[in-house]
Amino acid sequence: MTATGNAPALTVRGATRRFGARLAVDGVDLDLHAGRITALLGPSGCGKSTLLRMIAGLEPMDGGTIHAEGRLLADATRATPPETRGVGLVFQDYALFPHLSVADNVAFGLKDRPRAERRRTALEWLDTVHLADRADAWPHMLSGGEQQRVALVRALARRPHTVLLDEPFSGLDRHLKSEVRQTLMGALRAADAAVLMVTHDAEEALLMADDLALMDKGRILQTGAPDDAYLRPVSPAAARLLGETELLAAEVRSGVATTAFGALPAPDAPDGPAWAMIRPGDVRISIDGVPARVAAVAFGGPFIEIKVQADGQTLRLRTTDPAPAVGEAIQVTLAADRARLYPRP
Ligand SMILES: Nc1ncnc2c1ncn2[C@@H]1O[C@H](COP(=O)(O)OP(=O)(O)OP(=O)(O)O)[C@@H](O)[C@H]1O
Repeated sequence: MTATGNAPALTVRGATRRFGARLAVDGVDLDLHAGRITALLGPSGCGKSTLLRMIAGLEPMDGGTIHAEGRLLADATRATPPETRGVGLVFQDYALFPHLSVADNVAFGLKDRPRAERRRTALEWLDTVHLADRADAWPHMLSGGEQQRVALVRALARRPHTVLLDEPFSGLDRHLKSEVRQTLMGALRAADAAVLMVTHDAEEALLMADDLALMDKGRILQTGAPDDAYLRPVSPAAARLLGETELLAAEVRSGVATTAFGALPAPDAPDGPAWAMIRPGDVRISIDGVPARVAAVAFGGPFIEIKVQADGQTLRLRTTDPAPAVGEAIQVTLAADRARLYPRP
């Protein structure tokens, strides 16, 4: 069962924040649910951190409201202090206290409990991220991935209803990322908190999120399940946030969109100009496709990227097949079920 039918743990409505003339966050609505990870994905400067800071209580609101568990946390005139919001924030740079041991870092937020219980609780939390044996180490003795795990359980130990993670894996190298990601997700699921994770990494967002929120220029473009957002983006801008895209000029007539690289079914599109969006991995080299000429070939590791031209237009495709030569005549087919059409003004 998913929690989507239940009341959200935290609700943001119309959140707005201005810096001078710049609208950094522009009327954002967002629901976070207990036990679910929401990824907030957007390019650098789109307002992700500002929104996170508003939810945490580190940034005032110029408009809108934030509610959690039935109480108002903030609006344009009132703001509950960060420490009484029940919201945990894990910073990009971990921000562990350097003069406290690992266990004391985790126990820091449990000041109201007896000393022995604080220690026991800290060890239990450290165990969930496989670090109980490092309890008495100093933060600087830990690797980046280990520090990140400590920072997470330090936040979770206070039992917040909502946990905010700001680019939690940005400081880690590639091979560590997937390992730390697995461990973090295990601990987050065990905590049953509502989680909002800020990232500009589409793959990370798709892999980790139960719910996805796509943000650009201070606004939420789309929310929903990761596969739905990937397969049915609401606009070319939303599509681009989730991976490489190609936009082809198309002409729609009687339910068929014609492009330089083939026709696509367009049962719901009005007649006239349109954009056809397709991802490079959804274009195939075929024997019965549209004739095209190879303009460039690049080695991309797991795939080869090929630029093809037809009718004066260029299209990138990605294949794992042997690469054709530059200048060669080939045929290509668009995966019609993966293409999307958008109005072209
Ligand atoms: N304290 C501030 N004063 C003035 N402008 C600010 C301030 N904080 C953020 N901004 C501006 O608001 C916009 C949104 O910034 P924000 O840090 O929220 O973006 P972001 O999506 O988190 O970016 P990144 O992924 O690079 O961290 C940016 O244009 C930024 O320059």
